[in-house]
Amino acid sequence: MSSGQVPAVRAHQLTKRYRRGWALRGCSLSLPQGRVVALVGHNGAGKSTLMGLIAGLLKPTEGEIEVFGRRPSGTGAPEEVAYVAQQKPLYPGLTVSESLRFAARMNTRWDQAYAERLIRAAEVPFEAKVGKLSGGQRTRVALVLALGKRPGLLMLDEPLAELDPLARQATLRTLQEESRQHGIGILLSSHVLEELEAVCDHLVLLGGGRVRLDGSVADLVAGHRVLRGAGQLPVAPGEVVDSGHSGHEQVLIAKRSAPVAEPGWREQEPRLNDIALAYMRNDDAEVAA
Ligand SMILES: Nc1ncnc2c1ncn2[C@@H]1O[C@H](COP(=O)(O)OP(=O)(O)OP(=O)(O)O)[C@@H](O)[C@H]1O
Repeated sequence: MSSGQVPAVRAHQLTKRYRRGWALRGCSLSLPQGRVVALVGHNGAGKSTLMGLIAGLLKPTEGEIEVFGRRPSGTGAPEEVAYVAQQKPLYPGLTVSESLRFAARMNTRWDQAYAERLIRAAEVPFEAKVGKLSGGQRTRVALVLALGKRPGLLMLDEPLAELDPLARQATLRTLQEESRQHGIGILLSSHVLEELEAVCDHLVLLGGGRVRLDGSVADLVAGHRVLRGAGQLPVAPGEVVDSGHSGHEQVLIAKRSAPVAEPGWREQEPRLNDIALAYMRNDDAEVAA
């Protein structure tokens, strides 16, 4: 983020309580503009709730949230935010063409030529009724309707779930190019972090309604180590995020950037997925900034 630029999203002690209990408790985070952000966490961790709060569809119970420096109104998404919820908001009785025309009437920032280009690239027929499309095709139409708004922040809740492997790759490539070329921020929730690793440059991990990790991928990778070996621990116990075994070796994920000196231990740069899984397995581990 360039200095002086407000974050796309800034949350301070954000809390959301539903009747049955807490969904988010005291979440503070800052998402820079123009980044591709992976939002991960186990089922019920609060990902959809966070997106709903950012979109202004939910009101916080306590705490503050700002989107591009302003509080969401609580009555709908700010114009620069596009949100594709898990249940894709489409009208089944409209054709794809009609859906695009409807979106054009509803959005002052709408880019019809761009939306048509994306529909053609997705090979979805313009005259087909949305209700008759396959789940994957509906996902692609929902994505086009969101991208066509030319948003500053695009939020996608589990966008890849119904896509085949080629469509997943094509979609992620489109999102990455869109972010690079037009500087839009993208917040993607997913349970398949391996797929996001290649495209995301920031990670937010929720666990137990709290922010467990919030940082750039480069910083998170540089700040953790995978350590394999046996005998005396090569790091302080407080640095160990996760510990397991592979054969006779111990395998640690440690919060540490300096190399270890202990003989008998090998170290390796972690994959983003290794870090995320380590924190998800240890929900009470110290939160890394
Ligand atoms: N409308 C609602 N009313 C009551 N409780 C809700 C509501 N929406 C979510 N919750 C609860 O809030 C918690 C967080 O749910 P949320 O859907 O935000 O999690 P999530 O991380 O998106 O989960 P998933 O990965 O399964 O989609 C869960 O315990 C859920 O049961």
